[in-house]
Amino acid sequence: MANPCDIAADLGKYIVKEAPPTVYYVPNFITEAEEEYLLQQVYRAPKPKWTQLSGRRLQNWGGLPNPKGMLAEKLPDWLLKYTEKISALGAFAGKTANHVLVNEYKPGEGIMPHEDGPLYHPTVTTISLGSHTLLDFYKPVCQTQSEIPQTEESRYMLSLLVQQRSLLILQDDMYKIYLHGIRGVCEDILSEHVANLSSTGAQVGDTLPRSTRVSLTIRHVPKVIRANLLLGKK
Ligand SMILES: O=C(O)CCC(=O)C(=O)O
Ligand SMILES: [Fe+2]
Repeated sequence: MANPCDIAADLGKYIVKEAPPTVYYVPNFITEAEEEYLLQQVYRAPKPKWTQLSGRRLQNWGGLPNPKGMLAEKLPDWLLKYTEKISALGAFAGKTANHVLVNEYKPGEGIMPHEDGPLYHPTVTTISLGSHTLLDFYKPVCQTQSEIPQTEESRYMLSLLVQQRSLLILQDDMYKIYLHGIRGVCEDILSEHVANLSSTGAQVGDTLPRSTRVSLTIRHVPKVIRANLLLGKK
């Protein structure tokens, strides 16, 4: 089993110091050939595997997480290679990722600010394919006596530029406290609030047009039900 301290040893140089704990950003985590292969596998899935939501569509692999426990399904080999590689870095404190969400965003699409919640081990790892995006982080709504309503704008904290082929790992406060979302825009204009800018090669003021982005959101669901338990077998 991987030592939980391994993550520091393996990933320490990728930590984003400009953000609250903890963000690791690894540019070019996969090659162009691997990116091409993963996109091919995603688009090879049968049509019913896709769920259309407002502003994006998704594929769920590994089972449906729920409070009673996920009825775990084996991940396909093309995903296992990457879930195992990321788990070996120590991202899940010695556990192995068992769940992958594939999200597809066309230019102009995004995802509302949200928390990933308690069904997952509090680490989310994301491989991006096909396009960059800008992931925005927000402070939670706080209960104050103040009459002033808190807007999305006033709660905005920082952004991360997530380039194609990169690996992003969020843990600790960046998982548990802050919300994340993606604005539904067709291009991103980089501001001084992009916390990982120095590891991207991009600069403040750059305008980056979006193309279709496919993200692999790789997590560990601790509470699983084995199928043979359901059948009453040992
Ligand atoms: O596409 C992404 O990078 C974010 C996806 C996300 O936040 C989620 O699936 O919970
Ligand atoms: Fe999320």
